[in-house]
Amino acid sequence: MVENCSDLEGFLLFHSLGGGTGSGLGSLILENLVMEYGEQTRINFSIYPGSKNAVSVVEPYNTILSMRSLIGSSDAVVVLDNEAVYEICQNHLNIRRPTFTNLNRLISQVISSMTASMRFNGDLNASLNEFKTNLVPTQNLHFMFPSYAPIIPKENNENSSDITNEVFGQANSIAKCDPRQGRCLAGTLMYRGDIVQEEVISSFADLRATHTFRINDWCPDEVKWGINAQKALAFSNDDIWRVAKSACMISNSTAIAGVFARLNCKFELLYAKRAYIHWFVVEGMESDEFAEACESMAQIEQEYINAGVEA
Ligand SMILES: Nc1nc2c(ncn2[C@@H]2O[C@H](COP(=O)(O)OP(=O)(O)OP(=O)(O)O)[C@@H](O)[C@H]2O)c(=O)[nH]1
Repeated sequence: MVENCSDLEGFLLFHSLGGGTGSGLGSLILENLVMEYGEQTRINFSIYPGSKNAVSVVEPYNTILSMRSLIGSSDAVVVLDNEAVYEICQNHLNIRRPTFTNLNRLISQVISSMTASMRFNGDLNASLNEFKTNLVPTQNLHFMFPSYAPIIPKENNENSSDITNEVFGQANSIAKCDPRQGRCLAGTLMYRGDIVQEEVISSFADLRATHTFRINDWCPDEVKWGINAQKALAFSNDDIWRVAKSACMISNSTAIAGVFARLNCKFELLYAKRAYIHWFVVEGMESDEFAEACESMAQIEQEYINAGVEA
């Protein structure tokens, strides 16, 4: 397939981190892509494990081990956090016990919004390269924090919504952390559908005036926004109401350190007892690899914390 491309731009990789295949094979594929096609952009859509739908006790190990290759080999990782998506399904969409199908429907809206500008004519992030260049200020800080609005349950279609305000709030975050606690290093806000440009400009000005989000101090205009006329689709059996306008924010926010702290904590609880390590060693892993993965994870968490400190 790659050989048949006339102008290959890059690769989008979809995987979860909690299981063996998504984390192990996913990392292997990513590392092989670096060797074979190092020049091309690699963007990962990675599902981070949540506590409510964990399928294995070793999910914290699988996640931290694969983070090492995501840090070293991916150009940008979109963090899709099952912990956050599960809560959104419960709290916004009134689904008492969300299934993977419910989670995936919401996640697919985020991915679809993100790739809309590559699939339909629009004015922002028309290529993977632009996406990477705009959002990644320094090499390691390439973990993207998505949020989406509106998230209106199907049975409540009268609900009106200020999508610009919502997309900056914690309740609509697809990663379990509070964007207002962090600093936005770079961001892309992608609107879809029937959007009035003047409304966006005035909502944005309000947000800035009320300091709803904090931007970095070296490039304060770093949130780019664009409109794509193609509105988001929803299927007849979808959980979200089909809307005329929506917004998806992909930000490189230092708040993501909160997700890493949660994962680190789970890893360390198991690793302190060296619990379940023998299952990995039997498969050929060295026990040193755990310590190294733990170290690079702590390092990336700290890098994000440092980036959030005011100059
Ligand atoms: N959002 C979402 N998460 C999923 C889905 N399926 C699995 N997960 C999560 O992904 C992680 C790994 O799930 P697995 O299905 O075991 O992953 P795998 O990569 O196939 O790994 P092995 O089964 O160990 O080979 C867990 O944290 C699950 O909760 C899905 O359809 N949607």
